[in-house]
Amino acid sequence: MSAEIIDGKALSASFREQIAQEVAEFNTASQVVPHLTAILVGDDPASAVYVRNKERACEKAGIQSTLIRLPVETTQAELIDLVQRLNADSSVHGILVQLPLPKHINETAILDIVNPLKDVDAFHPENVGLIVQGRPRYLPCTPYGIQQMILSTKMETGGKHAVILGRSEIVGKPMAMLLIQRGVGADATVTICHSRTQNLKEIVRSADIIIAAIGQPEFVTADMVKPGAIVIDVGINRVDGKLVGDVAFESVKEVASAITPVPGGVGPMTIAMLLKNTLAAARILTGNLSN
Ligand SMILES: NC(=O)C1=CN([C@@H]2O[C@H](COP(=O)(O)OP(=O)(O)OC[C@H]3O[C@@H](n4cnc5c(N)ncnc54)[C@H](OP(=O)(O)O)[C@@H]3O)[C@@H](O)[C@H]2O)C=CC1
Ligand SMILES: Nc1nc(=O)c2c([nH]1)NC[C@@H]1CN(c3ccc(C(=O)N[C@@H](CCC(=O)O)C(=O)O)cc3)C=[N+]21
Repeated sequence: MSAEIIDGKALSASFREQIAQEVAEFNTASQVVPHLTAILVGDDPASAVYVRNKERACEKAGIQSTLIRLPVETTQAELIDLVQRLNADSSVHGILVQLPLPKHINETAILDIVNPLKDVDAFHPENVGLIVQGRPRYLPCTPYGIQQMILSTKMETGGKHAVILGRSEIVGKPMAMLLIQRGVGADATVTICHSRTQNLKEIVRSADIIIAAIGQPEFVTADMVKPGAIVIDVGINRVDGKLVGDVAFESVKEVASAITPVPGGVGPMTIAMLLKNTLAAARILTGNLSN
């Protein structure tokens, strides 16, 4: 039997519709338009896809979006100066620094100076700490979107074995944190695999939920998937001009009970959660918490 295809595009659209309504209500009550500013240094291909799609999504949801494109030669000092200006600009509620940054810039040095209240990616150590302690201010967009996709399958996550491939600060690590929290869509037993993991295939084969975020095209194959598992594909790889994920979709969908496609899966959900966080930031920064 073929797996349920989790339609990230449709799920994202329904979230965005709800967010647009909340943005309109917030605007009526406060006269404030939520405003997201993204900074893109250089031309990372996955970031290019992201900025294009999120600009459109912001516009449709009534959120103002500004993209600051900087050349790859931008210095760390210039970037620090820009972030400080955005921190001080009360018309900006969300600041998103596109990753990866060019090699000559220390990512941590930049992410650490973003005002934590404007940190809609939830990368600042204060926000990461709040997540780890189970009292998040903002939830990290990609893991948050993935949790919503898993919830949409109605599969019980409590007590299930979730195996995450990849230990990045943006996906792997925060995903593990969300899945081990107490509560709905969580309470899982989590294993994180990375490039030093031994017996990776065996570990993945024991998973009820597989989350692939390694950036290796079609790495997860059908022989690594337990029949009935849920498979979430985070990978955005460009192969011969086409987007492919980290999962061999065609064969894995014959074994899994539910699977996310690429494109049309996790990517659109990341954007919906970013909009949600931008509205939350505007509420927090303007003190309009009730609308
Ligand atoms: N759809 C979306 O919304 C998003 C998609 N992405 C995509 O997800 C993918 C992962 O990105 P990101 O989370 O930033 O991770 P990174 O690219 O920063 O890191 C990759 C991780 O995968 C591990 N890894 C790489 N190769 C292997 C392997 N063969 N076996 C086991 N582990 C391996 C690495 O291990 P080690 O630490 O040991 O090096 C590392 O932890 C990319 O394709 C990216 O474009 C990312 C963010 C959002
Ligand atoms: N600070 C930061 N935060 C991020 O969340 C972040 C980042 N940097 N750097 C790059 C990665 C990658 N990422 C994507 C999000 C959505 C799509 C997306 O919309 N994908 C569509 C693509 C459709 C298409 O246009 O072909 C889809 O999968 O259907 C892709 C990639 C976020 N990232």
